[in-house]
Amino acid sequence: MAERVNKNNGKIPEPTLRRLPWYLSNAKLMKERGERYVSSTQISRQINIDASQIAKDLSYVNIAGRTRVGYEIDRLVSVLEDFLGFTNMHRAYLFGVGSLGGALLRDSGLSHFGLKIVGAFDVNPELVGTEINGIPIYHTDEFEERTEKDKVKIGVLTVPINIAQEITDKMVAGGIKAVWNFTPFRIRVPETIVVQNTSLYAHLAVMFNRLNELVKK
Ligand SMILES: NC(=O)c1ccc[n+]([C@@H]2O[C@H](COP(=O)([O-])OP(=O)(O)OC[C@H]3O[C@@H](n4cnc5c(N)ncnc54)[C@H](O)[C@@H]3O)[C@@H](O)[C@H]2O)c1
Repeated sequence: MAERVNKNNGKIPEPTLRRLPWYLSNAKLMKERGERYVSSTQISRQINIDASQIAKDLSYVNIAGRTRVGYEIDRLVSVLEDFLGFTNMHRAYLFGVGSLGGALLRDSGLSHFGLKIVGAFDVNPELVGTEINGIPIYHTDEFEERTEKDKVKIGVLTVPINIAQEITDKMVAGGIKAVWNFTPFRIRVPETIVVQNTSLYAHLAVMFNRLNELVKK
């Protein structure tokens, strides 16, 4: 029996979307090891997710596996990269070049996942006019003028919490359609704007909690 193909064109569940990059990384690793095919059972052993869940998740990307051999790795990699949007570069601006913003500008890994930060904005005179990793830093007041030329659709928000909403409003007014929000502030945006909140600390809290449970045993 071939692995399941999902005929449902509905919205892909968020947990599935979060797992797909794991399958991609795993398929790439298998490819590096010289494998040509990978089954959901093999992926399952590597990343400890149920094989039936993997097959179900992969059914959303419309790739069919072959009986016993599984998925052709080259095709799996290209289908997943395409599906996840990692093959087209999404250009982004970043606001707030502090310790976190600066680290994100230095992270060359983002471009492997389809995000290219093409410009950053700050108000600190020591930063404005400089660049990090080849990315120019402009004064926040220059945003309106720049965005008209660059037509960037994604904004990364790493400013102090007290100005998170103000900067978000500015981005949205300037044509930004998606905000990757690292501030702990629950920013408000019109319905047509995508917001992704990300917190390293939320993961830390989960880790501490699990660690405490283990230590108690
Ligand atoms: N999501 C996470 O896991 C995570 C991790 C660390 C920090 N944060 C959050 O990220 C934000 C930044 O943290 P940080 O530690 O990098 O702070 P930081 O103080 O080092 O950096 C803030 C930067 O914003 C700049 N800034 C101030 N006003 C600005 C404006 N009007 N326009 C553009 N830039 C402006 C400052 O000059 C500074 O360079 C905070 O909201 C913090 O809570 C989140």
